[in-house]
Amino acid sequence: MTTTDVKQIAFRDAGFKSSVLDNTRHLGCRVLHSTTDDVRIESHQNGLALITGTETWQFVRELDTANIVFQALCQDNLVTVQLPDQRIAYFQAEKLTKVNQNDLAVALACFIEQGYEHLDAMTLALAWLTQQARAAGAGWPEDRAWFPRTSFADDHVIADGAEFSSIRKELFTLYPVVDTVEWLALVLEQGVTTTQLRIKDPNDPDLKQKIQQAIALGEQHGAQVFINDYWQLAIELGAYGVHLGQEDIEVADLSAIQQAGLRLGISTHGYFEIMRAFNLKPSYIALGHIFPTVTKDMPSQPQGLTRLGQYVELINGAYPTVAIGGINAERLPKVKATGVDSIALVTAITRADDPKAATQSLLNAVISNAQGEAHAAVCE
Ligand SMILES: Cc1ncc(COP(=O)(O)OP(=O)(O)O)c(N)n1
Ligand SMILES: Cc1ncsc1CCOP(=O)(O)O
Ligand SMILES: [Mg+2]
Repeated sequence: MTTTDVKQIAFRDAGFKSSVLDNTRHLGCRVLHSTTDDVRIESHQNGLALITGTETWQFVRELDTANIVFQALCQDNLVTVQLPDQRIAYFQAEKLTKVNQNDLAVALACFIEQGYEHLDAMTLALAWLTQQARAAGAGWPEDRAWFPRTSFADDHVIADGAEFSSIRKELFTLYPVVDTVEWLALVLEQGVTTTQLRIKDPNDPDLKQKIQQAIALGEQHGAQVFINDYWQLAIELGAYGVHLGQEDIEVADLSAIQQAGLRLGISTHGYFEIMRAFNLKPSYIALGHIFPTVTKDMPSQPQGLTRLGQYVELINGAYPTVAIGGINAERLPKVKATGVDSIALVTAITRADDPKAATQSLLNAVISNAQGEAHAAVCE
């Protein structure tokens, strides 16, 4: 890291104390007393405030529903965050007895300065503080043991001890996501063992019939066919599994999906959502979008390979993982090298000059890569 990479954060209050100030260098940040920097921590009427380039965070004693900045309320080891859109997020730092507000403001500032989205920065900040409190160093937090449990208020809770049925990991290699039964048949005929039917028009008059055909094709080929979004039809028609995104899990009856024995894959886009997905004990976790994609409008930024590697490390085999977004033949080896289990893609197949040949070659690349890794591990 060169000195120009080091981010500077100021605290305005000369009496400000935090036990982690010396350790922020491990995060590429300097937090020091200054009155000039744009990104700063300052004492506020109601407590501390963190002013970043774009947002203000207030560390409050009571949440104010009329306030539209980020608010954080620390109570023992629970941090409750009220977002500008009034949603409430919880962060339970189970391995801390008490969250120190000043330390949290410093850590949060550092992770925001490193470009993390606010809820991800809060998740990382608490992991970093917990790691230090447990004398496990001040480096980048990687071990899930130090991470907080995260959730939104009103999140669906599945019954104690319940979990979603598992998938066959050896079949979770290349994961084409397609929007017609014809495409589904094509990829299955090329030997694909996990795939998804993703029809985005809920008013498609043949929706039910198409889902039924997709399920039947999956059974014929002994493949794991996931149905995107339409969880009621998937239950009714006995699908192998369902794929749901972050907004979908807020409205779906997850207990009904779990009790019907369907597998559940969940989309995630960062640390907060990954830890949130753990609450549901899903069948796999999707990580995206890795590169820019033309297939779907994404509200978040592409995650890139470094973050993908960090997420795979965090999940550490607890659930199968799949990377999605902008992956093609050229990028595939680097994506696989992060240790992610499966590669999901759309246009690398559906916009290929020869989709059958493209599927074959992507399958070979994923499988030979997996064998290469196994070989490397044996030879070490
Ligand atoms: C494997 C896989 N990963 C992510 C998605 C995206 O799901 P979601 O966020 O719900 O968006 P839509 O696909 O419903 O537009 C996916 N379908 N599959
Ligand atoms: C459905 C979805 N979810 C996140 S990225 C994406 C689309 C991926 O398509 P492509 O492989 O063409 O980038
Ligand atoms: Mg969806």
